[in-house]
Amino acid sequence: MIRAINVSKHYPGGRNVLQEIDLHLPKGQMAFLTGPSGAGKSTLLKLIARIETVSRGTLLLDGQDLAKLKRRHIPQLRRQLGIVFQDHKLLADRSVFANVALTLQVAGVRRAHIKSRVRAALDQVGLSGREQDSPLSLSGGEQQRVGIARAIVHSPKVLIADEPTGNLDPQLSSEIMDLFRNLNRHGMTLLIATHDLGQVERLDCPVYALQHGRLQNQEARP
Ligand SMILES: Nc1ncnc2c1ncn2[C@@H]1O[C@H](COP(=O)(O)OP(=O)(O)OP(=O)(O)O)[C@@H](O)[C@H]1O
Repeated sequence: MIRAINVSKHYPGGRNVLQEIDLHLPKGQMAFLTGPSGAGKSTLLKLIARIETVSRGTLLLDGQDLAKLKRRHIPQLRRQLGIVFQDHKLLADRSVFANVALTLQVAGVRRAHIKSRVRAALDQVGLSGREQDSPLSLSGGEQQRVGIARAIVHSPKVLIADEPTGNLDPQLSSEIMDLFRNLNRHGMTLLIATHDLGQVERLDCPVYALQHGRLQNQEARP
């Protein structure tokens, strides 16, 4: 589902942030991306989301070469992809419902379908009945759940998450990771960048470890 072949990335005027990355995340798998701060985790996720483009090598998402993707086809790509950020990026002046609905509105989904799909997504993350609340009235863990509902409401094939538990205590982190595990059991492919080695140990998924822009284990463990 995600395939990187000899992928390198340098930002304009900068050094190589990612070097000769080979990675294969098959459909239906959940894997972690670990590594110290600055190792290149966010950059790799940004390449997969086509927020950034590869400098060398080939990056395929569901067989599609992301470097060859025309700008006008990027929205189509993003419909296959859910993205979860550490800092939620929720709109504070809109309700929980409106935040989650936004993904579908942008994708041009008809109004009649939006309500049921937003409700289903909020139900999946355990936030039924909170539709009209303001994100500001939610705890950090609940806000992250809204971020996840927003990322899955359009039923993406692949979910990428950048430090999704970065600000959460161990109990909430476990709840969020269990939520990801559950999505994975229902067929979603997930790549999760995290510093949280306790969760990595607990969940026993394959791990891609980055160090100074290089993968330490081109074959992920286990
Ligand atoms: N837009 C950019 N322009 C230039 N350099 C950048 C840019 N974005 C990231 N970098 C550099 O690339 C390197 C990798 O950054 P990246 O954010 O991918 O690391 P990370 O592993 O996600 O770190 P963290 O765990 O702290 O989020 C860092 O040295 C960073 O300064």
